Parts: sequence; C-alpha cells; structure tokens
Amino acid sequence: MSGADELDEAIALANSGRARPAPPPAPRLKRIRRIQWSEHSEDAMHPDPAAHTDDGREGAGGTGHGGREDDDAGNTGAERTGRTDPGRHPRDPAEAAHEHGTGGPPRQEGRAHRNAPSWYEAVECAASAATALPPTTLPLSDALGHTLAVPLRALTDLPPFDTSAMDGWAVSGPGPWELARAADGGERPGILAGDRSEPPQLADGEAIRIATGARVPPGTSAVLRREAAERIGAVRLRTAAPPQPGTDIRPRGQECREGDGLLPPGTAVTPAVLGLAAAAGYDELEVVPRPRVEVLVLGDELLHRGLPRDGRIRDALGPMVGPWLTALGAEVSATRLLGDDAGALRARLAASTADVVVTTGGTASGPVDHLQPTLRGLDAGLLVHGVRVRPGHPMLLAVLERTQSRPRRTFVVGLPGNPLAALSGLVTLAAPLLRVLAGRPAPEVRKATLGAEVSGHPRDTRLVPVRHEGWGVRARVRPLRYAGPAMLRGVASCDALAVVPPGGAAPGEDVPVLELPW
Ligand SMILES: Nc1nc2c(c(=O)[nH]1)N[C@H]1C(S)=C(S)[C@@H](COP(=O)(O)OP(=O)(O)OC[C@H]3O[C@@H](n4cnc5c(N)ncnc54)[C@H](O)[C@@H]3O)O[C@H]1N2
Ligand code: MOO
Repeated sequence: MSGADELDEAIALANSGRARPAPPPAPRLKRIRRIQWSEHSEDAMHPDPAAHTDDGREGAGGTGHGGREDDDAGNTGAERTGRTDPGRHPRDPAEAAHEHGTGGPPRQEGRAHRNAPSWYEAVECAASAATALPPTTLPLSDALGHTLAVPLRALTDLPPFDTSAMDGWAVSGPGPWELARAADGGERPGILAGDRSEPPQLADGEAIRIATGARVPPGTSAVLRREAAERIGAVRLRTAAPPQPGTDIRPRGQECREGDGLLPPGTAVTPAVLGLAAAAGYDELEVVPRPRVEVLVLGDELLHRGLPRDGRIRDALGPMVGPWLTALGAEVSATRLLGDDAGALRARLAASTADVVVTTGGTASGPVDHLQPTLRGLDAGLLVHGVRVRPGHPMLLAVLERTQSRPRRTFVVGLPGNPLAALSGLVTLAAPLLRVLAGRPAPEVRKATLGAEVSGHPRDTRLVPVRHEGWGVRARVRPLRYAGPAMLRGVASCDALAVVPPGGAAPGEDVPVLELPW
C-alpha cells in the first residue's frame, strides 16, 4: 500500500470513529535477542583478518568481485596488483576506490561476522528495539518537529461559515440588483472579513459589497467579482455574465466537518500541520516528543580548529552528526568531545539521561577503542555489534537499562569513525530507532534506476552515495566519486544512499534508495 493510500485509509478510519488497526507485528528476528557479552567476539569486527596487511592495505589481489570496501580509498586491488580490469577505466583513485569490487579473491570471513545480521535485519532490529516515547501536550508554538500522538480531528467546521472567496458583491438572484440600503436610505456599508455583527438578510434582487473572507449574508445566491460588476447610477448593479448560483462562495464545512479526522497519529508536525491545527481550532497538540540525543565524539587524534598537523586530523563528525540527527528528528542536547578517555566515556554514559547516546569512533578493537569494554563494564545490553554492510560494518547498538538516576532506558548507537561508515550507522541503526521512539511509521522504501554499474561486496550489502539526476518520472541516480569510507566529498554532494545487494548492481538496475533528509 502506498503512503498516500495508507493516509487515506487512516483518515477514513479516523472519520468513521474506529481506531486504526494495529500494524501487523514485525517479524521476529533472531538478532533482537541480546548478544551475551560472553559469546561476543572481536571476530565480528575483524571479518577478514587475512585481507589486512600490516600497512593497512588489502591482501592478495585477484579477479572478479570480492574486493574490500573498507580499505582506504585509492588502494584498489587493480592498482595494488598493477592490473586493470578490461572495460573499467577508473578516472581517478577515488573512483577506483568506489570500484573496489574489482580486485581480490573471495575472502575467508570471521565466523562471527558471517553470523552478523544482514543490513535489513539490522534495520529491523533497531526499529523493534524501542517503543514510542510517552506522549506530552505542547503549545502549538513548541510542537514543530514532534509527532502527532493521536489523530488530529477538526474541532470546528472548515470554513466555519459560508465565506466569500472574492472581493465584490454578495448578490441574490440573477440580477440586475438594487444595492442594499441602510436605515438612513443610503448604501449599506459593505461586509468585511472579521465583522462581528451578523450579516444582514439579503432579499431577492439585492446586492451588498463584500470582502474576501467575510461572512456571506443569508439569502446570497453568489458572489459577483468586483471586476465583473458594473454600477448603474448610484443604486443599481449589473453584469454581462451573471454568476451561477454558489459562485465564489466557500460553503461552511467544505474542507471538513467538526470531528472529521484530518491527520493520523504518527504524522510529523510540519509548518503546514501547525497551520492546519490552528485553523481547526487547536491551541496545543498531544505529541510524541522528539527523542533527546547526546553525541559523544571519541578520538585523541582529533583537532577542533585549524589545519591538520602532527599526525592529527580535524574532527569531521562533531560538526556533522548533531545536525544529521536533528534532520532525522532528534533533539540534540549536546555534542561532547571526549578524546580517548575511557573514564570520561564511562562517566558520561553512566550519567546520561538522554533517550539515545550516539558515539563516534572507537567501535572496533584497537588499543584505544574503549566503547565495547565500557559498555560491558556498565552491563549494557548488546543488541547489534557488526552488520553485514559496507562501509560501517563495526557499528553497534546497545541499551543501558533504567536506574534510579536514569528514568528511561538509554540506547547507545556506536558509529564507526570513518565518516561514510558513520553515515551508514546513522541510516541503519539511528534512523529507525529515532523513528520508532518518535512514534513515526516506517518510511516508504523507494527504488531508483542506477545510472552506472556499482560493484558489490561478495556477501555484504553496500551503501553507496548517489545523486538524483534528470527530470524523468522514473527516479534515476548516479553513483558519486570520492565515496571511500574515509572520504567526505561524495557524501557532501549526495542526496541519497543506494542499497546495493551483495554481488553488485548493473547499470539500469533498480535498487532501493534511502533518501537523506538534508
Ligand atoms: N584490524 C582491523 N582494524 C579495523 C577494521 C577491521 O575490520 N579490522 N575495520 C576498519 C573499519 S572498516 C573501520 S570503519 C574502523 C572503525 O573503527 P572505529 O569505529 O574504532 O573508529 P576509529 O578507529 O576511532 O577511527 C577510524 C578512522 O576514522 C577516523 N575518525 C574517527 N573519528 C573521526 C572524526 N570525528 N572525524 C574524522 N575522522 C575520524 C580515525 O582517525 C580513523 O582514521 O576500524 C577499521 N579498523
Ligand atoms: O569501511 Mo569501515 O566499514 O569504514 O566502516
């Protein structure tokens, strides 16, 4: 069922006074079971130890699909082995990186990574880990960006009275017309929008001046536009084209009747929803609030000002992740820079009362990757660690249970440190989790036609930055260059991520695309 059909159905149900049926239960997934820390293995994060040489490059090259997606851009199998794949002429190292799948034999993978959830399972797992936050009532002025917790029902008819749609004359009968008279015999003053006094009864053959938005007097058969009316002397009016009955009158209840369902629960409160709610008589709305999110940026190598120097780089995730989360519907309370300080990480996680803590970096098992041991030390429930997706496979989802000082559960989303891997973690784990916490339904998955071949990982899904192109009715997307996991140029110009199945996708093939909300 399309989104539009669902909305129609939901509104029809709301109008019928019946409750919306509960959505079908999500399929039970084995991954929603918590991972026992005792069964958790570094293997999940190190899917292919053999493929990493100690200088960080890929292992032996080879033919066919099977290259890594997770190594540094520029190190394609073809470049490293001195081969080029006939029919492929990468334009630059970054494009070559994008074409990773051209080199390397199928690799042995760690058992734990093979057992890691697929990308789709990880999305489902994140969505089924949470339930909507408790609703709250907010004044209209504070409700933007939250989600309707209950159907928006009209508190009044709209329009609330028969309304003139034009500036001109309220007329009764086919015309010509006499101008309505005041008690003193002069022309009666016209009716303005917002006039508090009841408009006078119009007799057959009478006309009275009226403004757009004014209440139409009883007895009016039509509104004659000012530009179509011709005065005959001081007291009469005629027209060359007599209006049909009802012309330019907006009848009471034309848009809705009091009690009609206007929008279903789960609707995001946009500026237009605020306008509709105000028109329909609301001063406040019952909403599911935006989930409160705290961002913790990990890594001693990060500089926050100036040029990269002395082996250190600028923090690219601190400036991005908060705004990305805001665009995904979160209320970001703070972005904190913690370095690689295990004690500070533990203290922040233990003290946080946010609905979600999003960390960047430190998801793997390097010497200063403190996230896993810290979560373990805090007795967090581990829901996902390792997903069969490239980039971003070390992403993590955990939950810290309620305590005396923590009124609700806090979810922890661990984004890998490479920027594109972090985006992958955001769309895979953070976005579905935030949607469910915010009381929003699953988005409609759209497909688009690939404008070029995208090589695949042998077993994992790839998320590939793409840009929509052309004006055709069919959505068509072009894979972007500079899309290596550690790169930002492709991400900065993409408007969606293509979900490329294991094995890759050919030009002209339709693949699901995740539209990005920025
Ligand atoms: N032995 C293995 N090592 C790694 C594997 C593996 O399978 N075996 N996977 C690699 C992949 S893929 C990724 S992704 C990273 C994930 O590691 P972490 O999440 O622990 O991230 P870090 O090690 O902290 O950083 C990775 C990379 O990203 C840079 N980074 C981190 N934070 C930022 C930031 N805020 N702004 C810009 N860049 C950032 C960091 O300097 C590193 O270069 O693990 C690989 N290793
Ligand atoms: O390539 Mo890593 O998978 O950047 O996440």
